[in-house]
Amino acid sequence: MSTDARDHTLDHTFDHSPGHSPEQPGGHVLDDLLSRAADLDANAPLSGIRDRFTLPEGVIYLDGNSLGALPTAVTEVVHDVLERQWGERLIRSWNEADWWGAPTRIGDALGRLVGAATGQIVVTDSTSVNLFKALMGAARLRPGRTVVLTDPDSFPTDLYMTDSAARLAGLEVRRVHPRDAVRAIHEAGDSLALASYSQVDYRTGEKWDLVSITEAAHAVGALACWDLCHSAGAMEVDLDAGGADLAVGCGYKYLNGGPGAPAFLYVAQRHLADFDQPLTGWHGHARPFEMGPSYAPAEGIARGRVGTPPLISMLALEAALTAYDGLEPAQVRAQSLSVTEAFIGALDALGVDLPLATPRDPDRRGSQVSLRHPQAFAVVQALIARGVIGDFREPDIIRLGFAPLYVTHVDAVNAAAHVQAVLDGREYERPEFAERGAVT
Ligand SMILES: Cc1ncc(COP(=O)(O)O)c(C=O)c1O
Ligand SMILES: Nc1c(O)cccc1C(=O)C[C@H](N)C(=O)O
Repeated sequence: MSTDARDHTLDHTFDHSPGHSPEQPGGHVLDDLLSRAADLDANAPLSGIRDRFTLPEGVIYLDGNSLGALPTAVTEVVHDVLERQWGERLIRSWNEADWWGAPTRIGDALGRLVGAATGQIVVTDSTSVNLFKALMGAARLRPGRTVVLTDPDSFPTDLYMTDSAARLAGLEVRRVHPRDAVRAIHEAGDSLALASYSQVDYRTGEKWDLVSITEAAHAVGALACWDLCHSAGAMEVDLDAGGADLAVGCGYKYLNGGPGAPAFLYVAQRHLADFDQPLTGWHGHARPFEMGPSYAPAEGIARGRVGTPPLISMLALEAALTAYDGLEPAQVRAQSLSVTEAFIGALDALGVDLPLATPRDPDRRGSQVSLRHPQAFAVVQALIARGVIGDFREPDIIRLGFAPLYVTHVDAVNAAAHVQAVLDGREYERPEFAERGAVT
């Protein structure tokens, strides 16, 4: 085993070094796994990219699917934004630093990661707000149609927003699991306005086929909208090639834009001229500084804008995207699959016998691995106490995200060993791990 593999091990409570004592289960197995993982890390195309991030010592961070890690470039840029652009240049920065153009400029930069040609993505608002614009915009693009389809297991905000938009637009919401979406689309036929799905399920990490659902929607004259929160930045998305009509996603997960980073909205070029979104704020106006009394939408994707954006967060996201410089989405996906495979393989090799909520088939999973356990919340707390940060999702999910830019194969194997130790030692039974905070 290279010393590198041991350098990345954590925590005095679990000794991963070779020559383990007999009570440490899987010792030699673990040594072999770590040795192979270190080789994979040394030879991976993304080797060294982790150095573009500032990560705390002694932590294996498996929550980048909730809040991404800090890219080193962000610190310097935010400093400049605060001290020079804001502090010294003050309002002149709207022009000098092109603050005004940031939402579409950053949208174009992000487009490279999700297969969108320039001019179709705007970075703005939250995912929830952008989804609302997309839903209402879709209803207006398909007047007279009465049905919207969505996943009953969607992230809650998607359900809430869909219900509200449907009430406003006079649509019936049909909640149909993505595995049955194609059939339901055909059943709805020409009453369908929109199929609205997440590409990757936030709980199970299951990946759904953007192309087949989009094609089925088009076959009945409807549109398809995709929530990319759990796929953007972790895999190829191919919005244009896949024929997506609309998409939304957030900036703070795999894209590492930081807490509260603005989200994004994609509208396919062919719909832009008719895309009539309901939040007609002045930043989306064709001539905002005429300050006229009535609304006229801007040309192109700028019409997705609403009001003044949070510039510090916006420019932090722009800097964060430079962590992808020189990387192709296919390489990012390959690393993601390799690391998640290393984790699943290590669980198997170490004899961890927990049901996987995530498909083993790499074509069917995103960049996370979810395990089921009746005391999942306490298991996650016990892992966090060991320095392995993941999260719990209702009702019984241990959710571990493998952000491909900074989670290594060695991290994955060590994390599996910590899962094994938590379960074997029944650490999740300790009373302190039962206590829940406001954010779980
Ligand atoms: C699939 C999905 N959609 C939407 C959201 C919510 O996004 P926001 O808080 O930006 O509105 C999240 C996570 O927070 C999510 O996982
Ligand atoms: N957006 C979050 C927040 O504002 C607070 C705490 C967590 C989050 C998350 O991102 C949750 C995440 N979307 C999820 O998949 O569970």
